[in-house]
Amino acid sequence: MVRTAVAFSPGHISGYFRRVEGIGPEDTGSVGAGVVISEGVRSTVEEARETGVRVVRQGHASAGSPPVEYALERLGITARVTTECRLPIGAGFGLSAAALLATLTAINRLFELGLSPDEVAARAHEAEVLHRTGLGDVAASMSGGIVCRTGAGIHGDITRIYPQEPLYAVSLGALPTASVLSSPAAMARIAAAFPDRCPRDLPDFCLLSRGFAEKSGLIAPEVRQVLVACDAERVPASMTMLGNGVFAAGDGAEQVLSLFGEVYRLRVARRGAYLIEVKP
Ligand SMILES: Nc1ncnc2c1ncn2[C@@H]1O[C@H](COP(=O)(O)OP(=O)(O)OP(=O)(O)O)[C@@H](O)[C@H]1O
Ligand SMILES: CC(C)(CO)[C@@H](O)C(=O)[O-]
Repeated sequence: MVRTAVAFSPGHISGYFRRVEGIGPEDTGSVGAGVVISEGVRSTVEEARETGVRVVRQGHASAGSPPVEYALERLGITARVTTECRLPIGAGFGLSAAALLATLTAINRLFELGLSPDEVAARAHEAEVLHRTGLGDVAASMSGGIVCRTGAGIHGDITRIYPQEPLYAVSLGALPTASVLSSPAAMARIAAAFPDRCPRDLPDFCLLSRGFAEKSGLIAPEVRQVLVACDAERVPASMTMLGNGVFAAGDGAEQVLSLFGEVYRLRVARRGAYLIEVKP
């Protein structure tokens, strides 16, 4: 009987960010604000002679995940990994970080590595930074809330607030994170657009994020169309970083976003990654 472990990690919608260059990956990352969301990635791991990662989204499977494979190799572990998610990958929902946190949480238990949650997060963060799949998502998804990160890395200063109201999002297509993080011009615009304070609540988060998105030059025409419709209905909204998508809050948000595609109704997560079960 093959032993398996299953874990879950929430995703993260980043509203605004600025890269922070450290000496190594542990103190490299970003400052900024985002929402840790109720949806994320469920990862099932089992012992295997060779590592293989199967990525399943709404019943469609693909093979391979460089950041996850890297993280296992760094641990000297081989395993069969299956990750499952509903939200679209590469669309600004922080699913690479969630996949890493969920997988490493399950691996830690299955192989009885004895890593602390911080050590699990440090491994996930390292893989994200080195693969340019994220900067601050792992730190954010270590717990829940609307997060404001004022320091880089998983030990950077972070504040969290936990509003009850839902957040809505629609995706208009992927925007590979690495393509933006690898562009000096884009990163210079992003740094110049960075707001200098933390959000007070969910509407304020949308407002600060929108100002950042407008100044960053990242808004694609199809995203602009959705934001204009939200403005017409006085719905606070901004662009999911980094993805061609829009998040919005408040009355009318779900209705206006439904004009542009499938609307994801999301809650602010109350916790970070956690183990679901170990069998047998
Ligand atoms: N659910 C998943 N399971 C396994 N690997 C994943 C998953 N989601 C993303 N990845 C890995 O991370 C890589 C980069 O993903 P990317 O960062 O573009 O998506 P994202 O994290 O959803 O978006 P963002 O970082 O902008 O929020 C993917 O090419 C894949 O290798
Ligand atoms: C770079 C980023 C927007 C990618 O999701 C996120 O990791 C962040 O906010 O640092």
